[in-house]
Amino acid sequence: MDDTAELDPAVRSILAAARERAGAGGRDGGESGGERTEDGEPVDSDRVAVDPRDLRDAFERAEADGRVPVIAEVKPTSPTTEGTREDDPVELAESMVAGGATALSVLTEPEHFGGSTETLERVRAAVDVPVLRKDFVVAESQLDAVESDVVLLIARFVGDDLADLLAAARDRGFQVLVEVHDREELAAAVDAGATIIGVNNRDLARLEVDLSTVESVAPAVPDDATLIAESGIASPADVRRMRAAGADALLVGSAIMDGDVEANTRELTRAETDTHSTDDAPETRI
Ligand SMILES: O=C(O)c1ccccc1NCC(=O)[C@H](O)[C@H](O)COP(=O)(O)O
Repeated sequence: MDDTAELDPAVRSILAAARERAGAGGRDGGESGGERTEDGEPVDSDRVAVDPRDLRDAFERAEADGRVPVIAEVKPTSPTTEGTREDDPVELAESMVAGGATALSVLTEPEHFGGSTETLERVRAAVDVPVLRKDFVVAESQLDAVESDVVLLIARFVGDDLADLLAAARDRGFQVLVEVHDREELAAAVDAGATIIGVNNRDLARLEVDLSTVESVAPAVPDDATLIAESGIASPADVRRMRAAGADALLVGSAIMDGDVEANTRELTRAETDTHSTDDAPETRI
């Protein structure tokens, strides 16, 4: 898509970097990308083939266990976060799982989020829950950068390529989370065949967060799709609000990364069972 002029400068920069990585073979850090055909496509040996951990099954197990299905995000930094969390990502990931996280999201975007494909590999090897690769995939070649259980496609950024990228990702065995921000993008996602749909409360044009985004888009999500509410969820009250709007699961980064990761995760995953849980945002607790 070429609507980058409307975007926040940080997001423009993220997209430019993603396109550059895709042009360099889709490998993290702009490596050569391995052996390629004359047309520049990766040879078959470079194509990943994933045997994924099932995301929906994991959500069902969490529900049966009395936990709100939460995808906890290993997010060392971001354009809207101050500073960088330097802890070992594997330790953070293990703390999230200990706190009840149903799945993990791992940033692999290196320049703006402090992520890497190596981090994802290490985290996925250390846990037994499904792991989402969180990156800005705009070209098929990027899908071969690393194995994960789920990959993200952002409807706004892939535009007319959505159906092809969705098929290319599924061909490799990935489950695909298609992210939308409004009903128009949702219609495009459904037309393209998306079955796991994330509604991002963060407007990627201006980086503002508004939880009413999920409330306004969720009623149009097909009943048989899995709906994930993303971004800006900071307290048990926010969790309950997103669940009341119809979210099957939640994707939470900043509020979990800020402070005691295990305790923060536990508070959100127990938001529907812990009647005594505070409704304060985790960062306001002592
Ligand atoms: O989080 C950012 O600052 C950001 C900036 C530019 C583009 C995307 C960004 N975030 C992507 C995400 O979707 C979030 O990391 C994810 O939904 C978790 O959000 P949160 O719980 O608000 O950290």
